[in-house]
Amino acid sequence: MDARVRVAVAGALGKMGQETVKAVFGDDELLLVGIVDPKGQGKRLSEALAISGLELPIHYDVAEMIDDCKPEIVIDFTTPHTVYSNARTILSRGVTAIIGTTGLNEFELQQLETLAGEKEVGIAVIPNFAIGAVLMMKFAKEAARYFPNVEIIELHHDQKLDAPSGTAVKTAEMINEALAGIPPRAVQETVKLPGCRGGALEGVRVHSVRLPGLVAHQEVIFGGPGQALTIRHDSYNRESFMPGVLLAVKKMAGRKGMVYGLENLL
Ligand SMILES: NC(=O)C1=CN([C@@H]2O[C@H](COP(=O)(O)OP(=O)(O)OC[C@H]3O[C@@H](n4cnc5c(N)ncnc54)[C@H](OP(=O)(O)O)[C@@H]3O)[C@@H](O)[C@H]2O)C=CC1
Ligand SMILES: O=C(O)C1=N[C@H](C(=O)O)C[C@H](O)C1
Repeated sequence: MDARVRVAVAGALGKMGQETVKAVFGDDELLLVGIVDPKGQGKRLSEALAISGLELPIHYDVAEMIDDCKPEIVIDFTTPHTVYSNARTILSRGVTAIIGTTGLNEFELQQLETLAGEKEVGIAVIPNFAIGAVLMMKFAKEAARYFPNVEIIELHHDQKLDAPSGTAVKTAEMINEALAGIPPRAVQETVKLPGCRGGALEGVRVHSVRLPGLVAHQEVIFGGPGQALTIRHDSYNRESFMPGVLLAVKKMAGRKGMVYGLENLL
């Protein structure tokens, strides 16, 4: 009997999907069994990605792929518009979901947690798989205990569909957990350009930059009297996410319930 974990990738022809297909294919403990991406419909993976030895057909949708390929785990790197419905489909069929796609709101997360409970399967929602980014968030939470004044600048490539990034949202949530409320600044601000002070996630301001040439970057800047502390993480390419993706797949195999954030699997 083959002991490898049967893994499928949704969004396989996208930027993250392609990297994930290569990483799963190259891992001895995992068996790549299913591929979904609407734009590859009718093709085989070896034609679309020029990886020899990968003769899998590309499926049009997740439901059809699960029925045909019987994965134990589906990794989703699709779009903020499709991720919720994909995640529901995966869980409803009793399959574990690893969700890398960002843009799920709080209500959707709760609904997915409930569904995973009903179906007795696992779901991991991971805003950032880069180990350095996870450490950045943990260090920021620690620093917030001493520096309650903080703002986040997240910088991404110009193809990114959602703002703020999932990483910025998670960072702000972790900072807010450490703080009992951020003290308001004792100044009456005049904002002459709407939006120039960014958006506030419970008092933590987030500024989103989108430019060609960037991949995924974030600075968390803490200010105190006479000093500043900046915690910065840079992903220079999408290989940076792959050790975290493989770790999440292996840790979630056979596990039930929801995990939100890679720090909870390390
Ligand atoms: N958690 C993490 O560490 C990381 C998360 N991300 C997130 O991952 C997501 C994907 O990013 P990225 O790879 O850059 O995006 P891409 O746009 O490059 O890839 C998304 C792919 O999904 C395809 N797709 C669209 N709808 C479906 C569907 N219903 N089923 C299957 N595939 C579908 C798209 O096809 P088409 O182009 O035809 O729409 C496209 O090929 C984003 O939300 C991003 O924020 C990114 C990096 C790291
Ligand atoms: O879209 C991206 O590229 C990324 N998305 C994730 C996010 O929204 O935080 C993770 C990483 O920043 C790259």
